[in-house]
Parts: sequence; C-alpha cells; structure tokens
Amino acid sequence: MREKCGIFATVSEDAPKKAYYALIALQHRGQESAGISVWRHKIRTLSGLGFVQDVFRGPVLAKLKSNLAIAHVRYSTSGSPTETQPLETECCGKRIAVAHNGTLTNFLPLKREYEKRGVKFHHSIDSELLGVSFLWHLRESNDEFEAMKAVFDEVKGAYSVAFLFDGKILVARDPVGFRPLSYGEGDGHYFASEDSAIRLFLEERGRIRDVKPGEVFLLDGESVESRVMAEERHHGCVFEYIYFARPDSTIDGVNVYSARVRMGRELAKESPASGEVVIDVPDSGRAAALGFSMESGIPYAEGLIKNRYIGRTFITPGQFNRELKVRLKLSPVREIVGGKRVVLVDDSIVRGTTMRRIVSMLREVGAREVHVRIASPPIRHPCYMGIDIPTRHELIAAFGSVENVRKAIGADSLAYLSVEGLKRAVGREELCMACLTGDYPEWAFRF
Ligand SMILES: O=P(O)(O)OC[C@H]1O[C@H](OP(=O)(O)OP(=O)(O)O)[C@H](O)[C@@H]1O
Ligand SMILES: NC(=O)CC[C@H](N)C(=O)O
Ligand code: SF4
Ligand SMILES: [Mg+2]
Repeated sequence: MREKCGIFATVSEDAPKKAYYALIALQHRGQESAGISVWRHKIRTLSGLGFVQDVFRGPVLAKLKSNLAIAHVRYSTSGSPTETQPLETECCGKRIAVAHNGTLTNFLPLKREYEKRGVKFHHSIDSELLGVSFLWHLRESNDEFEAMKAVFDEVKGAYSVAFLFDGKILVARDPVGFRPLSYGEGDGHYFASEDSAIRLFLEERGRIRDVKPGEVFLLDGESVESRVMAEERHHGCVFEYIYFARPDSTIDGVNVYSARVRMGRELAKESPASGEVVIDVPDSGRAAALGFSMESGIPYAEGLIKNRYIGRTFITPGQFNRELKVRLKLSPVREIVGGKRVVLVDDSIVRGTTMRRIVSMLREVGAREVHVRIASPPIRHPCYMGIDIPTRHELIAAFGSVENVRKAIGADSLAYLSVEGLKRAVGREELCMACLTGDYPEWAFRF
C-alpha cells in the first residue's frame, strides 16, 4: 500500500519559502518527489525526485519569488513514479500547473474523449486530466466556478487539487471529500492536505477549517472567494485516521491522534489479550497501543525502536526494498520483551511484511508469547481513490481467514478491530471504508 500525496497552496508573503516548509510538514504523505510552482508573469516550477530537503537543496529556492505558490509531495498512484508535481499542462491556449492528491476513476475513458477532441496530453499522471478538463470548461463558461462545477460533473474519483494559472490560484475538494483539505486565513491564505502544515504559519493568529466537499476557492493577489459547487456527500477516507495523516492533524472535525487512541481502546474491549506488556509498532501504531494499554490496564512500553532516518516503509515501491527497510527501520529491545507475554499493536496489516518480520524479531530476543492486535479491520479490497493498495493477491487478508493470517505472521494470537468498532472510534458514520468492506461510494463510479 502506497499512499496519497500532500498538496499546499498559499497567497501570502514569501509564498515559495512557506511552500517549502509546508512540504516538509507534509513529507509523510509522499516521499517520491516534491515540487513548487509560483506565479511571476508566468508559471515557474521547480521539482525533483526524493525528499523535500534534497530537492530544494542550497540556494535553489531563492530563485522563486512570488506571493502565489502551489506545492506537492508525491506518492505515485497513476503514471510514472519518476514524473513530478505540480505538473504543467496546456489546453485551449492557456497554461496551468496542477497539484493533486487522489486518483481519478474515469481517467482513461475521459482522456480518450479529450484526445478525440484534439487535446494533447504531456504526462502519464491522471492529475493532468483535471487541468485539461478545467481549462476546457473555462473556455466555454469564462467563469472559474462554473468551470470547476463542470469538472465535478465530469471527472470522478478522489481529488483535493490546487491549480495555478493566469495569476490566480483555484483550490477544490471533490464532492465526496475523499482526501482531506484544510483552509487557513490570517496574514494570508493557506491550503494544505493537513491542517498541521497550516498551523506552522497561523497558530493562534488565524482561523483554520476544513474545505467542504464540493467547495471551490478562487484567489488572485487581492481577493478570495469560495462557493460550494456540488452537493456535499462526505465519505472521507477512513485510512487517513488509521494510518496516513499526522496524529496532530484534525480532519473533518476529528483529531487523528484521539481517534487512534479510541481505536486501541475499542480493540481492547473487543479482543482482550493476556499479556504482561503492550508494545507498539512505531510510528503509526503508537496511539492505538496506548489506547489498548489504557483500556486493558496492561502497561505500555517501547519494545521496538525505530531508526529515525528511515522513511515510511508502507509506501516504498518493490517488495525487496520493503523487507530490508523493515529490518533497518525497527529493532526490538530485549530488556522490554525478553521472557514476556507481549501484546503487539499496529494500526494495519497490508502485505504482512512488517508484522512477519517483527514477530520473528521479538521471538529472536526471547519474547515468550506474541499476541498481535490490529487497530483496523482486515484490508480485503483495492482502493481506486488515491491510496495505492496493492492488488488483491498481495493483500495478506484478501482471501484467507484471520487464522490463516495469524499462521502467516507466526503470532500466538491475532485479532482485528471490527468495522463497527472503527466507526465508533472515529465518531463519524459517513466514511469511505471500501478497502475494508468492498462497499465503494457510488459517486466515484457513476460515469
Ligand atoms: O503489512 P505491510 O505491507 O508490511 O504494511 C503495514 C505496515 O506499514 C505501515 O507502516 P509504515 O512502516 O509504512 O509507516 P509508519 O512508520 O508511519 O508506521 C503500517 O503502519 C504497518 O506497520
Ligand atoms: N498519491 C496521490 O495522491 C497521487 C496523485 C496522482 N494520482 C499521482 O499519481 O501523482
Ligand atoms: S478504499 Fe480505503 S484507502 Fe481508499 S479511500 Fe476508501 S477507505 Fe481510503
Ligand atoms: Mg506502521
């Protein structure tokens, strides 16, 4: 499972520098490439492969001067992983830069449609279609809001998106609100996939809120206007809460850290374990492990230490890379787990690579029993909305029983959180849970 990207947009002083800092705050959402586009009489884009701090090394950032910037950290879900965003494209005689988080479900048929009309595509990434569709409809209506409404009617799937064109920025969230998007207002205007990237600049001095599903913002240097241009549906991705987002972010009114603690508590109620110590799989399993410990009364300790220089493994292409990365990334603390009955809590199991490795490492250092508790239901279905969940045959829980997964990872016991328990923990009814339930939000597939 690879994940979604991070986007940022601002109209404020020192926009490129702020975009750079915001991308560092959003780095967990995409580690393949990073880019910033600014407006200075025309679009200028700097981007490259790797971590944000590698791409914008040295004085390169000083070359970008503007009050308008959009920016992106990428995890490819469509097209080549060596392409970057923001991507620039053109249609109907206009040029546009696009920063997109999500995946489009009707990309190929719609792209073919546009090609028949004579439009040329310059990239392999689905995100280009958003820019093309917008410019196409802008020529028809000559009104940015109406053009975006037409995009909502035409382009299906998940998109939190920022456009830069003609000295303006347009930011929009798809009518289902699959991917998060926040707006902050203070000494300027800020948009980011997660509010924690906006808090860098605003903190107490500004107002931050979620962008509504179907809401469109248009900004030039002077004015800002927002309108809801589609019926709001609200099926935000539950995996943002389980794994992707930063714990200090709040998405659609629910703080991610608190939701994870509640997932751990629900899990302890549903599937207690007889252990002497609760340990987490850092980083994303920590809050759930704390919740499990609080609810069960079993003490929590750090039984696995994470090498802080290794990025997320979930999102690393290629299985060999992942195996090696897990070993480099996590190592057990013998003094904590040796001779003990260990309750091991993680947020999710995807391929099972991480869990298999960890259970065997814990046994190597003398853990007596390993009881695995997973703070989300089994992932059984692919995601078409922005998370690169592998094909079903790579998902360890796709076809077999929980008992089969237990055997495969070598644990003494294994339990997952139920779908109902997860809903209670997040505290929201309307969520996308398609990869867990197979129930896909209809809007994204009506085309
Ligand atoms: O079953 P697998 O395919 O091995 O993937 C599952 C693991 O991947 C994720 O963590 P990841 O290492 O990506 O990032 P983290 O450090 O943020 O927890 C997730 O939290 C699981 O630990
Ligand atoms: N992870 C994402 O949101 C990816 C956005 C887009 N589909 C791309 O591949 O670049
Ligand atoms: S299918 Fe799963 S990962 Fe994809 S948007 Fe829905 S909840 Fe998120
Ligand atoms: Mg993890």
